[in-house]
Amino acid sequence: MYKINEVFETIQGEASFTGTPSIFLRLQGCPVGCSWCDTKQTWDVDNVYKVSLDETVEKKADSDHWADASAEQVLELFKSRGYTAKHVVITGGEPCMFDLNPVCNLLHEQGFTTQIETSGTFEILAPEQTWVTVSPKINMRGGYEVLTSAMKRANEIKHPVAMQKHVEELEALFAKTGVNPKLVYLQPISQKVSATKLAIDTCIAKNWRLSIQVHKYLGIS
Ligand SMILES: C[S@@+](CC[C@H](N)C(=O)[O-])C[C@H]1O[C@@H](n2cnc3c(N)ncnc32)[C@H](O)[C@@H]1O
Ligand SMILES: Nc1nc2[nH]cc(C(=O)O)c2c(=O)[nH]1
Ligand code: SF4
Ligand SMILES: [Mg+2]
Repeated sequence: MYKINEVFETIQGEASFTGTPSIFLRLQGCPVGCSWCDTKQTWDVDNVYKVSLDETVEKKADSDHWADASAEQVLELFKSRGYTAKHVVITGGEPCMFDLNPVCNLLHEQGFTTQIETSGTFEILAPEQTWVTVSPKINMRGGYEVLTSAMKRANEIKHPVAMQKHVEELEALFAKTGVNPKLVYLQPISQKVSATKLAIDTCIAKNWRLSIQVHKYLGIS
């Protein structure tokens, strides 16, 4: 069973798939604790806040309410809601706290493509075809070995930045792991003007890419 915080259909607003119609599956639970995290409502799993799967779709605002669902129930939900997007983004919270093979395999059989957004602090359990976005949480839970294998598995790296030290930490991580990713995105933290300037200047200097959170500028989910 997966713990589902919310399900919604929108446009992917970050990194390589920006602009792609997507169904978002946000899973509940994350122990990493990034100070600037924009989804803190997903951190705790409190049984008092367990609701029905339909309620997770009908949410009007962010909340820490969540529902249990199997891979089959997730697929049924997509069908019953009449979603038309064929790309599914599994995020959180930290989705890699769960074995994502069952849900990704089922979705692939049904003609969907899948993508995971992960911090690289848990082992990634997902099929080969799944696009993996690693937003490496350096010096956080999980340790060096887990983070290194996540970096190797990643199809793209997406690193939130606000200060020069965040750029330096990322470069140190590449050097330490020996991973030289083809796609590196910098994502300004919380649309701050100074963070955006830092990200633009660094992307130009290093030939990396800029990921702004398009959905936040548009005021959509
Ligand atoms: C909320 S996280 C959930 C998935 C997973 N826990 C992770 O960190 O990748 C989704 C993405 O949003 C990024 N993010 C979170 N808060 C942000 C913020 N305030 N500004 C920019 N990016 C943020 C994360 O680094 C990650 O790339
Ligand atoms: N539109 C949209 N794109 C996103 N890309 C990553 C998101 C996330 O919260 O993981 C996100 C999100 O919450 N909304
Ligand atoms: S790992 Fe992801 S969900 Fe967890 S606190 Fe950090 S940004 Fe938020
Ligand atoms: Mg988000």
